[in-house]
Amino acid sequence: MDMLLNPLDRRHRLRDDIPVVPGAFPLVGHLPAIVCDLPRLLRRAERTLGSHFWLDFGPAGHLMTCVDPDAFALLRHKDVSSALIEEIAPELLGGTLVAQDGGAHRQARDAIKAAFLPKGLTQAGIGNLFAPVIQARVQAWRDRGDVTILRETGDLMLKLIFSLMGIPAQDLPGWHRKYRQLLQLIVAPPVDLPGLPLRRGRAARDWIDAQLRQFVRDARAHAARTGLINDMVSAFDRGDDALSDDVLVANIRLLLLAGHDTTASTMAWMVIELARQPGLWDALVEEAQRVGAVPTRHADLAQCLVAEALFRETLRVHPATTLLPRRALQELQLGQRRIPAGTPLCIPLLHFSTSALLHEAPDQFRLARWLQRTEPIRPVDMLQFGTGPHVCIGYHLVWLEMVQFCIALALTMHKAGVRPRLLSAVEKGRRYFPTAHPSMKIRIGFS
Ligand code: HEM
Repeated sequence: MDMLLNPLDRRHRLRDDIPVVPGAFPLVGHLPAIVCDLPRLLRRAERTLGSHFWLDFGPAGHLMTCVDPDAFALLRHKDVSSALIEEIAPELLGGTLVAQDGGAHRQARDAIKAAFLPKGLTQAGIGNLFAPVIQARVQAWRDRGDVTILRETGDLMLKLIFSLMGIPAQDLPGWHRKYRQLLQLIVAPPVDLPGLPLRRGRAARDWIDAQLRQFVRDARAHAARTGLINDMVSAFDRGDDALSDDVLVANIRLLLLAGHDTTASTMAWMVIELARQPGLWDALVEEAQRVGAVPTRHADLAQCLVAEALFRETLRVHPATTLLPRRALQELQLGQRRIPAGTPLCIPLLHFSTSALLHEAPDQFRLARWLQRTEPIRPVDMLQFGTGPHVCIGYHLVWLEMVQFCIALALTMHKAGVRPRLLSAVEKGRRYFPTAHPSMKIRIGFS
């Protein structure tokens, strides 16, 4: 099938001397191809136009996209701002730390980050909190015999992130639905009519915010309770410039969003890869049997090298965050070009994650590239989590929950004499933006 590009738009145009990718539709630009076929779109643009080109993100406007690996270093550049994220998705990410720079960003990040480091996670006993929830879920899959994998991992991840935050886990499918609608705000055409994504996305956000406001009120009323919301509320209230409840609610909404969709997608891809590559499953089962139980502390993760390699390679081949927007505040040198101050930029993590310049045989799923390495993990090896001041806060948490999940899955299924099997086609229905995920319809059997 050819890409979802507009055959009527064949003009060769330049902006700031940089080519615009042909094939944009009115209103939605290249979004249909970005959402459904991003890797091919980037490769085709690089082949035909070179390393720098403009993509049209519809309502979010044009972003100058650079596939030269130098673009990754922009994430650490002092003259590059994240405020464009708020311009693109004001209703979803406005007032959140991911869209802030400098002091405001540091203040909000400092209130949260310690809880997500290995020490904070261990002190809070997060591994012990998660292990039984994960085990119960994979046991239910074993009993059912087959599952729609992304729906299941989405549900499980919500449950985990809610328990981490100290939020009672009621109506998880309802929250899951609201979050999917909320994400649509990033790509929604600017038409506010009943039933359309913009109206649905706004309603979902208002619903979520009303619930979160109540949790914040509860946290203040019962200060002795545990959970990250309580820690955040006290950290925010303690700060020199107390931040408003709007900022607090927006950041909790960000954490729930960031900690749910990306991890659900990665976990679903892990199961899909285990189902379609029997050798991977055998290696994982061998490790799980040797380890004998689901690890609960960060220190135990060193015993689970196959599970860790599986997590890293799954994310490399299927990065959940594919593109990062930024704005150049000053004129910049990027690869062979000067980029004018003010240029909106798109940094294609997906392209670097699977680039032959950074990885040998990048299209092959190889655990060996992690198992046989002797040097420590560098920023470029975990580029799926970004780098610089905004590098993902959840990295250590994801590592813990992915390894716990792999070991629990292998122990449970192996004991029952079954293994994961793919029951659907994988290529159809996968999405790459706003976050990437496999098709919602993929089914996995355990037999
Ligand atoms: C596989 C899972 C995940 C992936 C691939 C991922 C990816 C990313 C990336 C690429 C960024 C950088 C954004 C930027 O520079 O603009 C980021 C930031 C962030 N992530 Fe994650 N993430 C994951 C899971 C999590 C989890 C579990 C949490 C927390 C519960 C989390 C919380 C955050 C937060 C709060 C930020 C913003 C940090 C800042 O702006 O300072 N993420 N993530």
